[in-house]
Amino acid sequence: MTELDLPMIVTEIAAELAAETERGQVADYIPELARVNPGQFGLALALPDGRVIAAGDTEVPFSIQSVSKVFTLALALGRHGDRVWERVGREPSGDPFNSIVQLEYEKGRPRNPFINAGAIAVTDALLSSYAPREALGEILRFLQYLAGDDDIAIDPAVARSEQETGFRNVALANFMRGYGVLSGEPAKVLGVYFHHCAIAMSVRQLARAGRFLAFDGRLSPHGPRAVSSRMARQINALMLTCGHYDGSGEFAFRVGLPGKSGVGGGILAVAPGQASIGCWSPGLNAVGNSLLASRALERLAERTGWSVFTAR
Ligand SMILES: NC(=O)CC[C@H](N)C(=O)O
Repeated sequence: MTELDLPMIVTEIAAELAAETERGQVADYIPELARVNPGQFGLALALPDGRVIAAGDTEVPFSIQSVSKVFTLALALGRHGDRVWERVGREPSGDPFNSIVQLEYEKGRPRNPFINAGAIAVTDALLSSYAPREALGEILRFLQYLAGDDDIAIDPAVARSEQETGFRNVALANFMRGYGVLSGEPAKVLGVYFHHCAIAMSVRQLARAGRFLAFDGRLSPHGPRAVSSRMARQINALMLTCGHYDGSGEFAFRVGLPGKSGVGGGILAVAPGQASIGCWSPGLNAVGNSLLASRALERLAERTGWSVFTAR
C-alpha cells in the first residue's frame, strides 16, 4: 500500500471546510457558548510516532463539553473498576443527550455513561473517592498527563453559565437521587459535572489526550501505559455505540470510528493503531453534534481508508 500523505489530506480537508457556508447552529442553551464564532474549524491527528499533523484553528481552546465524559469514565473505571456498571448501563439510548424519559422506566439507571444522566452518575462515582475540588484537580491532571501539556484549564465563564441555566441537568440529578442511583448531594455532583464540561482544550491537545484510546491504553505503541488495554477497548466500544447520542448509528455508518462529541462542537475520534483525532467546529447539527467536524471525519475516513470495520 502506498504511504498516505497525511499532511496533504489534513490540509485539504481543513481548506474545504473553512469554505463551507452552511455551518450548523452553535449551542445557545448555554449562553456563554452562544457567543462562539461559528466560522472556526480545526483538525489534528496524533500519530504513533509522536507527530501531530494539524490544520486550521489548531491552537484555539474550545469548550470540550461532553468529550470530557470519556476522561471522567476512564478515571472512574480506574478507581472503581466494574462497580461503575452498577449505576450506569452500556446501551445506546436512541434519545437526545439531555433526555429524561428512559430514567423513569429504568429505575433511575441511565442507559450509558455518555448521555448527561450517565455522565452525572459517573461523576457521582468519582465523588465517592474525592472531594469536589480534588476530583476536578484529578480530572485536569489526568488530561494534562495524557496530552503532555500543562496548559489545560477550566473556563470559569462557561462553568458559571451552565450552572445558571442547567435546569434539565438539575432535574436528571434529582431524579437519579430519588432512585438512590446518585449517592451524593445533587448540587455537589452537578458542580463538578458542570466544571469538567467547561474544560477548554485545542484540537491539538485533544488529539494528544486521546492517544491512549488509539494505542491500546498507551500514549504511543510502546510508550507509557495510561489505562489497561481492556479498558481502552471498552471505552472505544462505548464511543462507537453511544458517543453521538441519537446520532451514534449515523456517525458509525458514515465515519466508522469510535467518536465522542460535545456541544462545544468538538469531536474526539479514534482510528485504532493509526491516530487519535481531534476535530472542532462550533456549529451543531439537529442532534447536537458538530456538523462540520462530523463531515471532516467522514472525509478523513474516506481518504485514509481508516475504519474499525475494514481489514487492514
Ligand atoms: N452534549 C453535551 O456536550 C452536553 C454537555 C453539557 N454540559 C450539558 O450538560 O448539557
